Amino acid sequence: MSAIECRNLSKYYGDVRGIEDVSFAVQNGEVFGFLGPNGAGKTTAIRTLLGFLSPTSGGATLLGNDAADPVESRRARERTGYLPGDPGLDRDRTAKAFLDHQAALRGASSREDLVDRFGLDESRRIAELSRGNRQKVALVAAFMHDPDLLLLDEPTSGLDPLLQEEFAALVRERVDDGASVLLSSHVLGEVAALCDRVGVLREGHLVAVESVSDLRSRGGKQVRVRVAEGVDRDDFEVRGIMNLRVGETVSFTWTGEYDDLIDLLSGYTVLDLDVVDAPLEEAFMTFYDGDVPGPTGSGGGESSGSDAAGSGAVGSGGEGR
Ligand SMILES: Nc1ncnc2c1ncn2[C@@H]1O[C@H](COP(=O)(O)OP(=O)(O)OP(=O)(O)O)[C@@H](O)[C@H]1O
Repeated sequence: MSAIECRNLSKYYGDVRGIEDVSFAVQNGEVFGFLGPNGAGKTTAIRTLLGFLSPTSGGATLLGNDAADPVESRRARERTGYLPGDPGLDRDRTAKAFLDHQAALRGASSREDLVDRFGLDESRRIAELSRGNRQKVALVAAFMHDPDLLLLDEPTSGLDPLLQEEFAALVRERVDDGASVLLSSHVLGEVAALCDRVGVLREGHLVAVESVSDLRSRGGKQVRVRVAEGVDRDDFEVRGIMNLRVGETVSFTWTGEYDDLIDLLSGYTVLDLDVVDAPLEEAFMTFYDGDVPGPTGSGGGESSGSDAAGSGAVGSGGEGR
């Protein structure tokens, strides 16, 4: 049994499409990332899976429970940690009062450890907390009952880099202990660092599901080479080479086999050679070029995420909401 199974799930808000015909599964012990720009449908998908929104069509199970059945959905939620994208915490309560309430509902075996780990001052009123500190409260609430499944909507939004690292370590520990995770992000680096597979959402459609390692290998290698002789550009205008720049050094993205690259360079005296993984953004951007692909694609949509290559974020939203 998968931790999450989602079959042809659609959710419309009246005439407005939230998600359409989304199918995927999250395996037990897997970290699956939803990646997409603002408005792609990440939050809609997560809230529909949790039973907070009723699907327009299709269905889903969480830990074997039908998401559209109120009793089964509640049963699934007891074993699930949910971090909302925009935690609607009661601003007049202290963090302690909020966490006490959550603890009474679902338990809190790891609360003390998490409060220490994230350096949370529970005595403060939520209204007085900074955005990052509010996010810490929501994180403690999502993880403190040691859930089997975690649904995390933009979990590191508002956290500083050190706490982002702490969060990543926590996710890995929980997965080692057998938990499964679905997280959403529009920050590619976060998804690449944490997830086994990534589902790319665009305009409500799941346009691709790929393992992060496949995505990396599809991105090719970035090659920089310095040779003794003058370079004939034509030598490098060959299949497998993209983004060719010829100057004092020759640099390009190589998507072919290593042996062919070695053949290509064998006509020169190589003085210096540097081969590294191409940035993941390059492979990723192929999902955002052109129309929405696939049988359910609406086509003709605007191309989102045009700044992703530069910022590591998808779409114009940057790192926050
Ligand atoms: N309550 C709502 N009523 C009407 N339309 C909605 C509602 N919530 C979301 N939508 C629409 O559904 C689509 C998907 O939105 P959703 O919030 O799921 O995207 P998202 O990927 O989570 O975006 P973000 O990264 O900005 O949080 C958008 O077009 C949005 O305007």
